[in-house]
Amino acid sequence: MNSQLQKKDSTKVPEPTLRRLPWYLSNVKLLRKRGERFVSSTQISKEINIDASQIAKDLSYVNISGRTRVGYEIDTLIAVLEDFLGFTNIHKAFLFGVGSLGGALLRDSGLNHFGLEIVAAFDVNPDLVGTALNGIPIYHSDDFEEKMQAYDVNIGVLTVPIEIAQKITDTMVAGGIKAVWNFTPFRIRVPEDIVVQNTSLYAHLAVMFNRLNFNEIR
Ligand SMILES: NC(=O)c1ccc[n+]([C@@H]2O[C@H](COP(=O)([O-])OP(=O)(O)OC[C@H]3O[C@@H](n4cnc5c(N)ncnc54)[C@H](O)[C@@H]3O)[C@@H](O)[C@H]2O)c1
Repeated sequence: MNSQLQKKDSTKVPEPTLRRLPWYLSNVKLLRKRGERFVSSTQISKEINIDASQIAKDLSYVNISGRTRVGYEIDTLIAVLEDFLGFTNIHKAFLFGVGSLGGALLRDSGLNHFGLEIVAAFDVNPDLVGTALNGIPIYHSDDFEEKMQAYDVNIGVLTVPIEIAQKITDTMVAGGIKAVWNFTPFRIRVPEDIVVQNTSLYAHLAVMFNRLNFNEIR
């Protein structure tokens, strides 16, 4: 299969599958820590409470085959999943807005394990500019274009106040950023070829509260 076709194939993976695969990966890693060498979809299913048939279907998008009754070889499954999800390549990113959320992301070493390395951050607060957090330098936002030349970065993490979300996005895109991980509640607009991933902790919270209320009145 030529690379063009492979690329086309991998874009067909449904988003819910892509969201579940990292879950499988974390849980399979846990099983490996417990000394297991093989894992079946039924076993994963017990661990994370997702239908075994759904897991098998999700894993069918990944280039791995299981053995009847024994299941998947854990080391291979981990390696293949990490590669498929792009976690083995480190993707370099800039972060804009080193406030309470941006600061927490800079401190989170977990991002590295999932293939994201924030190499520098930008803010306008004079108390922050020129300092470093968790070894990550913080520059003034005005220096962004210059730093784009110095670092090989194509991802921008957006954790600025909502009022300037669009303005900072426009700056990032003009400077050559190709994907924006948007934590602001603002629905940013970007050209067609730019990837946007909106992430909100609060959206999950709303679901949790709703389910909690539902359980309490049952
Ligand atoms: N997605 C989520 O789950 C989630 C959770 C918390 C906060 N948020 C959102 O994240 C954003 C940041 O929230 P916070 O609580 O960290 O706010 P914050 O006020 O603590 O931090 C904002 C930071 O942005 C900086 N900033 C201001 N103008 C800037 C510019 N031009 N360039 C670069 N940096 C600039 C400020 O100096 C400050 O350090 C908000 O939009 C908030 O709504 C989202």
